[in-house]
Amino acid sequence: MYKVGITGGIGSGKTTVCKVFEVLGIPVFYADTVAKEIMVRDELLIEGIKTTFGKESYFEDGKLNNKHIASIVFNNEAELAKLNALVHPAVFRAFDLWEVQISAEVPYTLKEAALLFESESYKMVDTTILVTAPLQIKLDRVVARDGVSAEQVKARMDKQLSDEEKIKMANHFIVNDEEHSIIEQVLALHKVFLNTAINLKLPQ
Ligand SMILES: CC(C)(COP(=O)(O)OP(=O)(O)OC[C@H]1O[C@@H](n2cnc3c(N)ncnc32)[C@H](O)[C@@H]1O)[C@@H](O)C(=O)NCCC(=O)NCCS
Ligand SMILES: Nc1ncnc2c1ncn2[C@@H]1O[C@H](COP(=O)(O)OP(=O)(O)OP(=O)(O)O)[C@@H](O)[C@H]1O
Repeated sequence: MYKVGITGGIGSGKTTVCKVFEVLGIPVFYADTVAKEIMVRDELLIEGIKTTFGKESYFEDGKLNNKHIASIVFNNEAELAKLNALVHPAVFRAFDLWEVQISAEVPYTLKEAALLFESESYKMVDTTILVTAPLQIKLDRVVARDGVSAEQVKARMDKQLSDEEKIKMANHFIVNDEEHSIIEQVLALHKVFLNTAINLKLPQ
């Protein structure tokens, strides 16, 4: 199966872009969402998180205390590295399991991951898309969506590769600002991926 990775900085709109691909029938693996699911389901991982970040990492009902963990890891590089080392291998395994159950009729799949390049999971896909947007638009979107401060959003941005660095690594680009239409850009890329996937299936 032809695999496309899609990433973008916080608030760039990668999830919004993925919803358009889903409308076209393309299955999307949302790494951030799966990470959250695994973090409340995988007993070994839960123990590891409690040992590393304290029992208060979970509420009594078993829900993840996102704010507690975020307050530790987004203020300390070493602590973030510990969280990533605990969570990312489990997400990679989940992606492999997800990919094998996709029907052979599907032309290609998408893997949406905030840290596609940082976590090196781009090595698990065939090509990549980077979604970009101007800094102020990204800040405004996340502040409005999550009710957090611009400083909190900036603290997360600082923990991700810059767009300049990601532009060097990505194969395809979607600009999600106020002037460009996401739908047109998605349709153009969809055509490219369909052609590539068809060519890969043809006898050589
Ligand atoms: C720290 C946690 C609990 C904070 O939860 P919260 O609900 O506030 O944020 P959420 O998960 O929705 O992430 C929102 C955005 O934050 C950024 N972000 C999340 N995790 C990370 C990370 N490890 N490094 C840098 N940025 C990150 C991304 O842009 C992401 O899209 C959560 O983000 C988490 O468990 N992160 C570790 C898992 C992970 O690395 N996920 C991202 C890729 S799989
Ligand atoms: N083109 C757009 N026009 C208006 N609002 C948008 C646009 N693109 C995204 N948004 C809004 O901006 C917010 C952030 O978008 P989205 O959640 O898709 O970003 P993301 O890159 O997945 O963010 P994160 O890294 O935090 O998961 C959402 O509330 C979304 O509805």
